[in-house]
Amino acid sequence: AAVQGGDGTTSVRESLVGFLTELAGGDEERARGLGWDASVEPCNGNRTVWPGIGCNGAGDGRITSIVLERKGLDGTINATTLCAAARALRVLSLQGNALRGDLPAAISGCSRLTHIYVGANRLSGSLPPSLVHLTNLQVLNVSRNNFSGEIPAGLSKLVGLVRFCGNDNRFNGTIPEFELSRFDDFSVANNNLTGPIPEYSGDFGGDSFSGNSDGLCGRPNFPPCPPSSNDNDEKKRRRVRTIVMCLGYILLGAGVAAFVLYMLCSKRRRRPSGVGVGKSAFDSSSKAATTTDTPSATPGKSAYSLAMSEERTNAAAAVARAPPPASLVVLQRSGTTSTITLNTSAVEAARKLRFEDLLKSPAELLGRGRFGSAYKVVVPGGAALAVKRVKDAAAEEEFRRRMERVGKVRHPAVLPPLAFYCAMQEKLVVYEFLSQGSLAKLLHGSIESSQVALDWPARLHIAAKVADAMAFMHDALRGDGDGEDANLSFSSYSDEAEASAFGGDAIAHGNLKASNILFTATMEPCISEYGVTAPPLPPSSAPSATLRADVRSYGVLLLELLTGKATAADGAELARWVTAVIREEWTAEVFDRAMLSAVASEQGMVRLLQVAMRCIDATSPPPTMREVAGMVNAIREEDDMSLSSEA
Ligand SMILES: Nc1ncnc2c1ncn2[C@@H]1O[C@H](COP(=O)(O)OP(=O)(O)OP(=O)(O)O)[C@@H](O)[C@H]1O
Repeated sequence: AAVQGGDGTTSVRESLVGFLTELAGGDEERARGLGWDASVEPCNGNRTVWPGIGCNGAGDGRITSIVLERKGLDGTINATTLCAAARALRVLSLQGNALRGDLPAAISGCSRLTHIYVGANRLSGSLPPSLVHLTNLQVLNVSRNNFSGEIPAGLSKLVGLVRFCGNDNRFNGTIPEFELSRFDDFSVANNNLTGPIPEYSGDFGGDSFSGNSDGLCGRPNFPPCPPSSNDNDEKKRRRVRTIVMCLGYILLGAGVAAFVLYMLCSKRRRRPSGVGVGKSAFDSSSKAATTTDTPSATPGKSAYSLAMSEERTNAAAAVARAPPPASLVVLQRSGTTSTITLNTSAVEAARKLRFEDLLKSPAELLGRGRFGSAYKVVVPGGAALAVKRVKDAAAEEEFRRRMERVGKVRHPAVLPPLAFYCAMQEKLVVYEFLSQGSLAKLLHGSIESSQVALDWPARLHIAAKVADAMAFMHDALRGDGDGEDANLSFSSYSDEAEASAFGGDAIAHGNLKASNILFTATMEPCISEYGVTAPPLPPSSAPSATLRADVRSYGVLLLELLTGKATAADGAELARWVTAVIREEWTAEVFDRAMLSAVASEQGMVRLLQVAMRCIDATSPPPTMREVAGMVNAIREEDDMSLSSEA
C-alpha cells in the first residue's frame, strides 16, 4: 500500500526506477542490479528499503537523500523525473561515476536540496542559473567534470551556501562575488577564470584559485588587480549617491524641524483646554483612554484598544483624528528579494500602511512577554500583520538606527521587520503575521494538529537553520555600517578587535528564545524580533557582550530542543539541571523521550548537547555564532550521511 504523503505510490516508484535507469545509461539490467525495486516501497516508515536511499526520520515514507557514489553510472541526470518523484530530497550525491550530459536546470525543482555532490563525473555544459532558486543549498560540489561557461553569478546570493567546489573544470569569466568569509570550503582551481578574487579574510590559500592561467588577480597571492573603468564608474556613482543622500538628509532635517515647530505650536494651542496631550494612541495605560476626552473627540467612541483586549476589537477612530506624532517608517518595499520570499500581500499592505490604519484595524492580543506585547492586526485589504509593542529603554534615535540597520539585512530564516514606529516613548515594530505558531508552542504542546513531528531530525534541522541565520546576522550586523560589513569576519570575540574594527556597534538579537522562533507556511523555522530589544546588560559591558549573550541564549534554546523542557527567564535553571544530570553520568536521561522514539542518533544528540554546554559555559570564552553553526552543521551532515548509508 502507498504511504500517504510519502514517495511510495506505484507511479512514483516507477519514476524513480526510470531515473536510475537513465543514470545507468538506459541499461535496465545494471539499474536492477542496484536494488531499486518498483514493487516495494523505498522507505518503510523511516527505515530504508532501497539501497542508497535515506528516509525521513518522521516516518512518513519520504525520501530525503539519494547517495549513489562510485556505481559506474554512465548515463544522464533526469532532474525533472527526480524532483517530481522525491519532493523532500535534501541530499543528492552522484559523485565518482561517469555521468554525461549537463546538470539540468530542472534540478531547481528539488527545492529542499541542501547538498549536491556531482563531482568526479563527465558532466559538461554550463551550470544552470536556476541553481539560485535552491535557497536551502549549503554544499555544491561540481568539481572534476567538464563544465564550461560562467559560474552563475546568482550563486553568490545563496546565503546558506558554505561549500563550493568547482575546481578542475573549464569555467571561464569571473568569480561571482561570493562572501568567502562565511565559506568552510571553496575552490575554483584549474579553470580558465579571470578577474578579481573576491575580498575575504578566510583560511583558503592560493590552492583554491591556482591553475587559472594567471588570469586571476587580487588576494591571496595573485598580482594586484588593475583599476578598471568599472571602478571609476563605481566611484562616480558612489559620489553621486553620497550627494543625493546628503541632500535627502538636509530635506529630511528641514521637514523634521518644521514638524517639531508645528507640534510645539499645536501643543500650546491645546493646553488651555486641559486635555492631556502627547499620549500615544498605542499607550495601553488606563490614561490612554483620556485621549478620547479631547474636545474634538466624538462622544461614544472608545479609545483605540489594541492595548488590552484579548478579544477581537474594532479600534475606535477617536484618537486617529489627532495627527500622529510621527509616521511609520516602511522598511521592506518589495517581496521579491533574491534571498527571502515574503508574503507579498503583507509587504504590499505594509508599504501602504499608515499609522491610522493600525489604529483603526481589528487587533487581537497574541501574548505579553518580558519586553512588551504582540498583537495580530488585520489591516484594510485583509493582510494579517503582527505588531510588537516594545518595552525598550533605548533612546528613540538609537532604536530607529537599530531597526533601520536590521531592516536592510535579509536572511531566509529571519523574519524582517516591515515597518516601525517610534515616537513619544512608544515603539512598535510591524511584521508579517505567521500563522503556524512558534517553536515554544510546538515544543510545549499547545499546537493541536502539528504539521511537524518534532523528532530528532526535525530538531536538528531547526537547530542548524537557527544557527546559520544567527551567524549570518551577527556577521552582517557586526560593523557600524548597514550590513555592508557582512564580508568581514573574526574568529573569536575579541573586545579590542571588535571595538576597533567594527566600531563596537554590533546588533545582537537580544531576546533569542523558543517563542521568537516562528514557522513559515512550509514549516521552516524563522527567527523573529531580531534586534528589537537591546539586551539588558550592565552599561559597562564590552560591545561583544551582546553577541555573547545571543550565543548563550542559543545554547539554552538547544537545551530546550534536546530536553523538551520549557525554560524560565534566562534558562539558568534548565542549564543547572542539565549540568547536574551530566555530572551524574546520566546523560541519556536529559533527552526528550518524544525525540527518542523516532530514528535518532544518540551520538548526534550527545554532540549537540556538548555544543549547547559550550555555548552556556561561563568559565571559558564562548564560540562565535559562526563557529557554533559550523559545529551544528557538521553534526547534521553526519546524521544525514549515516541515515543514507544505513542502506
Ligand atoms: N510575526 C508573528 N506572527 C505570529 N505570531 C507571533 C509573531 N510575533 C510574535 N508572535 C507570537 O506572539 C506571542 C507574544 O509575543 P511576544 O513577543 O510579545 O512575547 P514573548 O516572545 O513571549 O516575550 P518577549 O516580550 O520576551 O519577546 C508569542 O507567542 C509569539 O510567538
